[in-house]
Amino acid sequence: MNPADEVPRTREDGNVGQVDATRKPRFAEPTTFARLPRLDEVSRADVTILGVPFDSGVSYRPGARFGPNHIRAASKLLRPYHPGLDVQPFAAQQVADFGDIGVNPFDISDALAAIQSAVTDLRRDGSKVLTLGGDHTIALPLLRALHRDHGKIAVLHFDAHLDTWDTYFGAHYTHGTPFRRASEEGLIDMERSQHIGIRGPLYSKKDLEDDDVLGFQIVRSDDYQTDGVSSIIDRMRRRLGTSSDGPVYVSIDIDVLDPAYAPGTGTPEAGGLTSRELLHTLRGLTDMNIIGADIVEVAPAYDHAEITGIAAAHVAYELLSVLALNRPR
Ligand SMILES: N=C(N)NCCCC(=O)O
Ligand SMILES: [Zn+2]
Ligand SMILES: [Zn+2]
Repeated sequence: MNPADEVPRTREDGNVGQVDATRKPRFAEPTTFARLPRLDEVSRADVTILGVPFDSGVSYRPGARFGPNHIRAASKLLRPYHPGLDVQPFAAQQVADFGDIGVNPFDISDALAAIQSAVTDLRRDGSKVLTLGGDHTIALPLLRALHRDHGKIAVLHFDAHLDTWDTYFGAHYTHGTPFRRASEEGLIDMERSQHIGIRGPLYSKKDLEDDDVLGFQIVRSDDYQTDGVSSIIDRMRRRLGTSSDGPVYVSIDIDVLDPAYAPGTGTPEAGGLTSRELLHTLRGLTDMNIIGADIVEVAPAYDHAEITGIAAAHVAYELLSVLALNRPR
């Protein structure tokens, strides 16, 4: 018997959903994101969850290589219906978990090439990919893969950090540099890209000048305090436009959240967003052509009570919900 047939799953509109938590307890294995099927248990997927356990690009605390499984473990309580957006993200589309790709922890260029090729393969049948990192270095090969099919991409980047720095110890590929490389390589739409949640000390004022030249607009974490969430959603939507304006990639560094809401990360900065602010902002992404997304920098060794893992799992749920709503009807 196929092991997939032994578990009670919800099935709606031809899509295989979660293991039914009212018939098999949540704490029973196996662990996939939100107890969804593995990719090899379904014939195709509209959205594939991909784990990238890579953290060889970090500048401070290591450990984001353990992020994917931590997020999966913290995602077991997600339920099928999103009342805020009135959508069932796992019924409206087939979501499946590929598991993790194994990438070289000792050779960053080799790892980046492997990530790009894995994502290219997974997208071949038209599936979108939601990547669980891993450190922020991985955004570069993900954007390289998407640019081949879509051309220039608006990057919506949630982070405490700009990640448009140039080099560390002479290294070009690190978690502080992916968006400078992406801009230099012509991957991003410089009129429609934006950082949200920026805060904390920089190396110099020039970091901001460079960032502007590289094509990013900045929404600061402080703006949540002074302007409020709705005004930030307005700014975000004005910058990104709607689906006819072009593709959008969403990259979410969990350290955009305040360390109170995401202690389990490698380069924490005080004064960040609440998880409520982040989840609410993501609900503003309806009517956009989101071609892919990542959630990075979850480092479980510094987490407590799954705080960071739960936040990341809910961030993924919001993204899957807006992807479901944005499907052509
Ligand atoms: N992408 C993340 N999380 N952090 C970048 C920090 C780079 C630095 O150490 O200055
Ligand atoms: Zn960051
Ligand atoms: Zn980052």
